[in-house]
Amino acid sequence: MMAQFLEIKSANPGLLLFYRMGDFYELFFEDAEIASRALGITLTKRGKHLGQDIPMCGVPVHAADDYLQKLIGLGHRVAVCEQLEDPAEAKKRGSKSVVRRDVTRLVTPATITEDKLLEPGENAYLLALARIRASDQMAYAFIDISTGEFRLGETAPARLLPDLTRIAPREIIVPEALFHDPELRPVFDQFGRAVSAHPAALFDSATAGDRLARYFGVTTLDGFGDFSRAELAAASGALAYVEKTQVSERPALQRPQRETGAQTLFIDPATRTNLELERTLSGQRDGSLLKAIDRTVTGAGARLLAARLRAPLTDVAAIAERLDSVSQFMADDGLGATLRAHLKALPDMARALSRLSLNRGGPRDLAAIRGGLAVAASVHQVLSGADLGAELHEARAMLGAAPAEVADALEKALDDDMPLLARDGGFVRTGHHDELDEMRALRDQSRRVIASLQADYAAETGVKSLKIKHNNVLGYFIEVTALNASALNASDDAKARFIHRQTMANAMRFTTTELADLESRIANAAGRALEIELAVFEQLRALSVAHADAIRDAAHALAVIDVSVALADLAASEGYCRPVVDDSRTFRIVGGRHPVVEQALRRQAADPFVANDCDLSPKDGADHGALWLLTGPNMGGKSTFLRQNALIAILAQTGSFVPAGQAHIGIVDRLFSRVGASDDLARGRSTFMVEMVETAAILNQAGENALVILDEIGRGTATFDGLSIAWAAIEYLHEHNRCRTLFATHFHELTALHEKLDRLANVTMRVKEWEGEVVFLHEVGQGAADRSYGVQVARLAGLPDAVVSRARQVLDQLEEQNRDKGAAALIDDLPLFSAAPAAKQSVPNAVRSAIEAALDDLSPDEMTPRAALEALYALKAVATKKD
Ligand SMILES: Nc1ncnc2c1ncn2[C@@H]1O[C@H](COP(=O)(O)OP(=O)(O)OP(=O)(O)O)[C@@H](O)[C@H]1O
Repeated sequence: MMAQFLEIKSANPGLLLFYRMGDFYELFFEDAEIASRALGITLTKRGKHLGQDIPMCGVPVHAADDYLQKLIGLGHRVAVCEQLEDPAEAKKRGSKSVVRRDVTRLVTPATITEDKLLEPGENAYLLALARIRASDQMAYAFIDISTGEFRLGETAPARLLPDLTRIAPREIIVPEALFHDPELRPVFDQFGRAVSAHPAALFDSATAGDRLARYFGVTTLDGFGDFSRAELAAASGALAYVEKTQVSERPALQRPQRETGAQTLFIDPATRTNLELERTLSGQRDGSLLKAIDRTVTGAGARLLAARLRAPLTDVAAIAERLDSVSQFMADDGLGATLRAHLKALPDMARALSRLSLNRGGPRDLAAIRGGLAVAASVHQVLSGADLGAELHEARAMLGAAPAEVADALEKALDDDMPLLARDGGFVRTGHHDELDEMRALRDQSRRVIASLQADYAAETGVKSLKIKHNNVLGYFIEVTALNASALNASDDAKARFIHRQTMANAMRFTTTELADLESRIANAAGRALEIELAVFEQLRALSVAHADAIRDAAHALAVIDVSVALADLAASEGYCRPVVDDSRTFRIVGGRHPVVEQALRRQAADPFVANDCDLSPKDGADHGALWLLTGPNMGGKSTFLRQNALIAILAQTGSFVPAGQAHIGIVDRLFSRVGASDDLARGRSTFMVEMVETAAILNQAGENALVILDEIGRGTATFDGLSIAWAAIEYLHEHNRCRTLFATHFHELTALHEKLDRLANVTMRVKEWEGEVVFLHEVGQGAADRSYGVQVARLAGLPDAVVSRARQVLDQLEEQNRDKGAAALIDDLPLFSAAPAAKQSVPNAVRSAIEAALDDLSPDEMTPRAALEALYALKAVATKKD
């Protein structure tokens, strides 16, 4: 047996092997050690290998799903190895022969389909990467096998991390060469165990087209769109992995759809994390933007909303279509409520369909499709006749195209209560299949006949306690106590009628020809009934899978409706407005709020959130947006204000209403933020280093249509270094990037910059001072703060009184010393950033004076061209000599 184990194990490297032994899956060697630690189960020993004890642990088959879930959650991949024959059959080959076993499925984080192992509102993407060296192309393809979604697109080393964080795959598979490429290593390191290397053959672009065509049963990919070689290679890698993990089954996948970077708002990874879009910095869903806005009532709706939030759009028309859908339900909330009532009953059709297509589904999955199609029909009915915008119109059309044939067949065939497994039978409705009804009647009737037979035999033999019983060894038999046995075996007549089967300590068992006949009729009827049910199951399964595309479209349409109704509900209850989104560079928010903080304050029954305006639009006649320099006290609400404006832009481009009185947003193509402090010690970066890396990314990448929010740049280092960096960054943003920018700072010296930079405006968080206390108004107003009230805030935080009063003394002295040396002077002394000479062009003073002296001696008007050339050579010689 160990030989078999080792052979299967070596064919599945990198996977934990669940080796079936009777009612247990057992793990051996290192697998056992890893699993026992991860699952908290006992590690024992079983036999020896090469003279050493073999470590072993096991999990019962009936509880395997829970254990698998835990292992997958920790990022492990598992190969499930089943017994492929009955142990009795193996015995026939000889007493020592081993039961045939093989791996029937690989369970990996992104290739699971069991409801228990999946989060209803989250996608479980598998992503494959490929690179074509010759043309320097790189592409990704990702699949959610639990829903059939399949997308691909091009990427590049610099864009890889943003793309991967956007898609957030559970598993990433890459060719060996890419895996070991030092340039990409830091990106892969961020995803840890989720990334695995695979042989290059999986990603072979030469055979990729064939693999795709074969999978989708087409002869040419022409109808799929125009894919690059790298995209094909990535798609082939993803498909090959799916085929490998599912062993013999094929999930019903959608045809691959292409994504292009230009369609979506680029959000860099740091911004994505800092803005806490899907999770907070500490990894919780509570407190994230998604959690605050998610009012969907279906799993598919929740997944769609998350996917949209992950990739807001940049296309004005597409955004308007989504907003129209929300407006529609805002205008008619009765319609939304009716639809919601239907949607609440919606099962997860896409996932049920995927399990059915993988032959892993049961009657409940068929029932889910039946239920889903019924909801589709009633939602279609509710929407019929309504005057709908483009997106909802299309959704209604998809619902109209839901396969009535499948709905009908399932409705007619399936009973109300469903067993978990098809082999348990009992899910086909009475009246659906004549022979099945007949067999069931026979089976049930025969059971009744047995009951009357028992009464007959009791009367005939005079043994009142005579019973007809059943067990798996004897089937049906008559049982009497040992004392009563003589009534059945004393006479020859009786012996001929009651055939002796078994003698027990206190009882004797008999059968009769009548009973044996009935027995075989019952067994046959039950067996035949199950056979028919399984055939019905298979036919319904095949019918559903054959209509996979239409069913999936209907499921998608319902998700779109769920999201639109949910966003309308959110907008109505939270007082959100419809943003105007266009191709300008406007950014004007009136009465904007932070969607998450606002709800949190309400929950805590604290003071209500103070709404604030923000206007970064180009000023009259200007082409480019403004830069707001925000100062104000600690705890004044600067970070909240910065984030809320970024979140409003994201929500607007997602197609949601926004927390504001009015909002007009010119499409933002890239969103950057540098907020909050965190270090990245795992990558050897201090807090300040992280801050600088992120700032560098912004200054290097932000274009004219970007939105940038920067919070306290330069605070992580010495004051003057920090101030200088912040100063230079603002000038660069204003003169070079020229994008809409919000910049919060405690360096009040920076406010002097507005004298030089015409698109820079100073704004401040207002406070009131009252009897030495500071009161935060959370209001953004024009002007600049003159102090940070840091000491007051420290006092509020509970610093000891002695420390607070000493800090006050020190502060007074420092302020006294600094009074006359304000940075305002710098404004006149320093030329503007763009005009300042670049450092590498500067010439040392000594050289400058030598050259200046030489220049003074020249009078160009009197020089011949030749003399001028000689003078030039001479000047050059001076410069190089002093270098
Ligand atoms: N507009 C607002 N209305 C009501 N409360 C607010 C508002 N903005 C912020 N707050 C409250 O003030 C707290 C502090 O806000 P925030 O962290 O934005 O201040 P900050 O100015 O960035 O502080 P620091 O400079 O210390 O980082 C928030 O946790 C929130 O509870």
